[in-house]
Amino acid sequence: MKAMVKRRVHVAAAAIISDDKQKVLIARRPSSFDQGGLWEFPGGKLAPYETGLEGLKRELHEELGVEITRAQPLIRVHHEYPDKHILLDVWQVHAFSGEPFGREGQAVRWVPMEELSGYPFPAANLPILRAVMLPAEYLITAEEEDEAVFGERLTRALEEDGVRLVQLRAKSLDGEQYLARARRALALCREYGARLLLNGDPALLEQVDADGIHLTSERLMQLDRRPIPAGKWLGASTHNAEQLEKAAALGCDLVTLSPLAPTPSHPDAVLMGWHDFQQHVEHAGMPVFALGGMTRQHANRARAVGAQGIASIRDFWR
Ligand SMILES: Nc1nc2c([nH]c(=O)n2[C@@H]2O[C@H](COP(=O)(O)OP(=O)(O)OP(=O)(O)O)[C@@H](O)[C@H]2O)c(=O)[nH]1
Ligand SMILES: [Mg+2]
Repeated sequence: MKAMVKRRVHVAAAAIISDDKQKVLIARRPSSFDQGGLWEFPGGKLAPYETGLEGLKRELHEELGVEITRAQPLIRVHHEYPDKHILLDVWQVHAFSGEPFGREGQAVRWVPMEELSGYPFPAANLPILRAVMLPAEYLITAEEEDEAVFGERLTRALEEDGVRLVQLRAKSLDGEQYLARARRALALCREYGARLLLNGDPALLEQVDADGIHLTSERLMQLDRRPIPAGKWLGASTHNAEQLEKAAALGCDLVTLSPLAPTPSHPDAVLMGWHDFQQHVEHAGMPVFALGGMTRQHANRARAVGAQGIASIRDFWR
């Protein structure tokens, strides 16, 4: 049988963030449309010769009556629908003028981030929902012998840097010590509304009710199904296409991809470079954090090549 060539559709869509950064604007597709009744991020198909941002500006004007004044790439998602291949080019809109309303008769609603998963979206939207809910910075804790110093440094990062996603990485602690530190870290993260992922065995969640698990690439490759429930966040460390594919197959919610640049913790690693990084991210289908020598100064660069943001030990641990 001759393989059918699917239609390719390039769609620009917006996650419009409220001024207080707590809510995002979604719209319901009119029931007469393809995927009618489902919620979506406003946007639509690009016209020939339009860039993503040009198309997005036009669509938001047509659909909502607003003009974008500040936007940043958030995530690109390729998805195979039965009849078409779709590229969703999603932008985070931080500022706009005008008061959004459904110019095409569609319902429009500001929704608190934590309620987003209660709305039915098209199948392609899962990675977008994750990206919208995650911050652009991922703190990985340093090896730290002293519990008090650990607490001070984590508190400083939460308070002064506004970190909202933390991975507790502590290879030098044994089981009981790790659990004690995890409980302390969780209490601090809760105080600041930050999420905590434990780097270790997924069974750790039975002892500490953290927000999720971050898998080492080694642990990732040994698994054949998602080890934690859907309500928890699953992260993984990746370094190549094979590991990224595995992470996607397991339903990971986010990954780090490294190493971009040399670091004291991994001095001999073979570096990836931004070009390879971008190629990997394009088809990852998950939020990807750039890791390895990254600081917040690299954040815009990382976003420009499709990443969620940067992950770092050094930049946050002082
Ligand atoms: N805007 C938008 N489209 C999405 C999302 N998720 C998703 O799968 N899609 C799909 O992407 C395509 C977007 O097309 P659209 O109907 O919005 O296009 P449009 O605004 O240009 O209108 P048109 O129907 O007149 O061409 C649809 O097939 C839709 O199902 C999303 O979150 N936002
Ligand atoms: Mg549309």
